Amino acid sequence: MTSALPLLPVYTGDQVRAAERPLLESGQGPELMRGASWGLAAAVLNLLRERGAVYGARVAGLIGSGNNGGDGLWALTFLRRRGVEATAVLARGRAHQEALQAFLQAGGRVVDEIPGQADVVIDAVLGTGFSGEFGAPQLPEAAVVIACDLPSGVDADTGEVRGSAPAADHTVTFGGLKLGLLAGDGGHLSGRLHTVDIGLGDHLPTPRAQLLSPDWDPASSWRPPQSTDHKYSRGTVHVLAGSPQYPGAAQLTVGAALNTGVGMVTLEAAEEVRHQVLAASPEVVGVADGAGSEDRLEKARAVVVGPGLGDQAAQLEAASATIDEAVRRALPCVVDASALTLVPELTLRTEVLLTPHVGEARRLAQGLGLAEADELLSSDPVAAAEALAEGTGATVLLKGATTVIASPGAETLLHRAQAPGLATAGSGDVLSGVLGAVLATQQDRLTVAEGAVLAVGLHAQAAQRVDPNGQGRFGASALMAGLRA
Ligand SMILES: NC(=O)C1=CN([C@@H]2O[C@H](COP(=O)(O)OP(=O)(O)OC[C@H]3O[C@@H](n4cnc5c(N)ncnc54)[C@H](OP(=O)(O)O)[C@@H]3O)[C@@H](O)[C@H]2O)[C@@H](O)CC1
Ligand SMILES: Nc1ncnc2c1ncn2[C@@H]1O[C@H](COP(=O)(O)OP(=O)(O)O)[C@@H](O)[C@H]1O
Repeated sequence: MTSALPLLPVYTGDQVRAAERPLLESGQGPELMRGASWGLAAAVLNLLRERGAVYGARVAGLIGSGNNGGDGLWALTFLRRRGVEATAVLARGRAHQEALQAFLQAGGRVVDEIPGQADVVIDAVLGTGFSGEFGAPQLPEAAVVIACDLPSGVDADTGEVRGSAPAADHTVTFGGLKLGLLAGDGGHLSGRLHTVDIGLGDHLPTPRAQLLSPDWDPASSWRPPQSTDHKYSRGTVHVLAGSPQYPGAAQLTVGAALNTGVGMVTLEAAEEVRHQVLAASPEVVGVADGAGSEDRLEKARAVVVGPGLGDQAAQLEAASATIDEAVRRALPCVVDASALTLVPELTLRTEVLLTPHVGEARRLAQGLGLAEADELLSSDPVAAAEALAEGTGATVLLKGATTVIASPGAETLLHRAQAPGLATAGSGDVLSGVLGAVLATQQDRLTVAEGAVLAVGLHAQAAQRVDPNGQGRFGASALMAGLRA
């Protein structure tokens, strides 16, 4: 099925290397390297133009002994021909022969250390051929760091850093986006991503995952209400959230659902929680918790269970009954926070969306006896989310700076938020509300996983709206309010 969302293919390093192989075998290696290194040089030129003059700018390269270093040296050669002062440190004392020769002929200089006054440093020690461990050198603080293909020390397949890796402000990657630039620590170190097409075309296989395009406005995909709509046709979200200990979580979840845009929100919670929430949001329809009546989901198009529920047995029992009922009705059902502890006892299906952060995912894996998923959470979060999805039969949304959405038998979807201010208490409760609203109103045209990635995009967009300079000076209430365009 073609998705209604703009998704970019993401490959492992091995997939890109395999796609290059037939071209290398037919003698096109130099063309590939020229395409890659020219793309890298063009990105550096753009950056230098933004900062001032190209002529006389100082660009230094940290150069490895393989083709990644060759790309770096050719890029420095092109830059040198534009009047850039180009220097190179040979990390292993040797380098790609032709590239080194061209660099020296163009007037580039090999030096022992990256000059302290460098404007730009190109990290071209290691790319997809990385093995073993890497020790990242100290780079001048004022320099803009541009990684060639991927930051050295990052595993292109998983994002795992073995040893240490220099943080890049930008990464210029070749042939296709690599998973290691998005997942795990690689996602924190790769900076802004630029992909250079080096003509791998049909040689590229089915991608390992799909990334929601960072250049796209998620609000543009929101289907607004029509004049023919009434409140039930727009979609009702049933929320079971909050407890006397955490009433605020219920408020954040229902407020986020309302601000995202739904026909109705019903809240199943303890009486005092309902009173507090209704005082702030009188449009919410309260339902006594643990009512046990099967018709409370009669009008629901999506269900959200868990935010702020706490660990009281009665509330967890009500949560379990609601999830069971949602599963029976094949309703999309978001399961968050302490409701995740119920999962080992439940029979789930792909319409159920489990939304753990890494700590909750770890506990979930342990509770299910999925030792491999538990282990993968440290080294390969994408594979970990996929193992949890396979192990539960549910769709899994693993939260983080890069969110991973894995669903049994479907493509894994990724979203990378450039909004670290989202790391604030209650922001997950807000996400649950957005998820509920999107799944209730957009389900005719999006799968649960696609709806989930759209919701994550809207959540991150709200953060950017309330905090455009990324200062992190906002709480979850402001985020909830920021959902309204
Ligand atoms: N293939 C192509 O046609 C195209 C590839 N392209 C580019 O090539 C890159 C892949 O190049 P690659 O295969 O040469 O591997 P690469 O990342 O340079 O690393 C291997 C080198 O590093 C060394 N080394 C290894 N581990 C190390 C460590 N821990 N610490 C230190 N050194 C270590 C290892 O040395 P050795 O251990 O073998 O002595 C070897 O020399 C790819 O990312 C892209 O940039 C583009 O030009 C497009 C066309
Ligand atoms: N460093 C980060 N960058 C971007 N988004 C983040 C970061 N850390 C957390 N988030 C997002 O913030 C939300 C936090 O959710 P969660 O941990 O459940 O919070 P809480 O339980 O306090 O409500 C998730 O959507 C997560 O993806």
